[in-house]
Amino acid sequence: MLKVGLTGGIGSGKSAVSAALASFGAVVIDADAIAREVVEPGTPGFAEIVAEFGAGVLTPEGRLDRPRLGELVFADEERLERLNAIVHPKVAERSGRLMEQALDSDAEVVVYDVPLLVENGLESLYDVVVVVDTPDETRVERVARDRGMPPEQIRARIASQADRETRLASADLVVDNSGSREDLERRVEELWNELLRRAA
Ligand SMILES: CC(C)(COP(=O)(O)OP(=O)(O)OC[C@H]1O[C@@H](n2cnc3c(N)ncnc32)[C@H](O)[C@@H]1O)[C@@H](O)C(=O)NCCC(=O)NCCS
Ligand SMILES: Nc1ncnc2c1ncn2[C@@H]1O[C@H](COP(=O)(O)OP(=O)(O)OP(=O)(O)O)[C@@H](O)[C@H]1O
Repeated sequence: MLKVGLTGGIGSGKSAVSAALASFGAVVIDADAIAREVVEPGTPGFAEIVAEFGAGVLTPEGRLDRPRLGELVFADEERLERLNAIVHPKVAERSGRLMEQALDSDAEVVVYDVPLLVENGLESLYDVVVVVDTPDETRVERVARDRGMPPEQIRARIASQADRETRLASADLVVDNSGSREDLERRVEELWNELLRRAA
């Protein structure tokens, strides 16, 4: 079993890469999805966030207002650190358990899709670190177009993450996603073949 850490900044194309790897047979663990689960209403994570940031970060339905919380934390490093201190240990715990389960399965490749692998110094947990590399402005355009997030907020998230050189310095393999979706499909196929070689 090959343990792969898949990372890249906001909008780099990690989800697109991990979906393609899953279609080839990889088991994929998604850190962003886990980070949402551990703050669902009724969880300790939800209670800790409301205690820390107040009821102003809730929607009228009583869920986390994620765009609002995002605006607050990506404008203020100290707030972001307080949010990370609540959410990251819970994500680490749950993803660790899912990783253990995957190791018990007969999958050849397990992929942990996580935006903050380099920022959180998680490189040594994986046999291979794959970085999805896409120019900053391309990421701003794609996320603004597909998720309707205001460009200045995308730039604020980019600014809070590792820069391109720092992330690439941790890469064992790089997937260039500056081109079309078809280009990406071909590159992920090559990546999968390389991962199978390394798994063998
Ligand atoms: C601030 C929150 C509420 C905004 O929610 P929203 O639905 O708008 O974004 P979502 O969670 O889908 O994240 C989208 C992207 O933003 C970037 N991002 C998210 N959290 C962080 C962070 N703490 N630091 C830097 N970038 C981040 C990542 O590239 C991520 O893929 C949310 O991102 C959050 O709770 N973040 C803290 C937990 C975390 O670090 N999650 C990332 C994986 S562990
Ligand atoms: N080669 C491409 N050409 C055009 N659009 C693309 C390409 N690759 C990905 N996209 C689109 O760009 C957006 C960002 O890609 P994706 O969601 O896979 O990134 P991500 O790294 O998972 O982002 P995040 O860190 O925000 O979760 C998506 O809307 C996706 O459909």
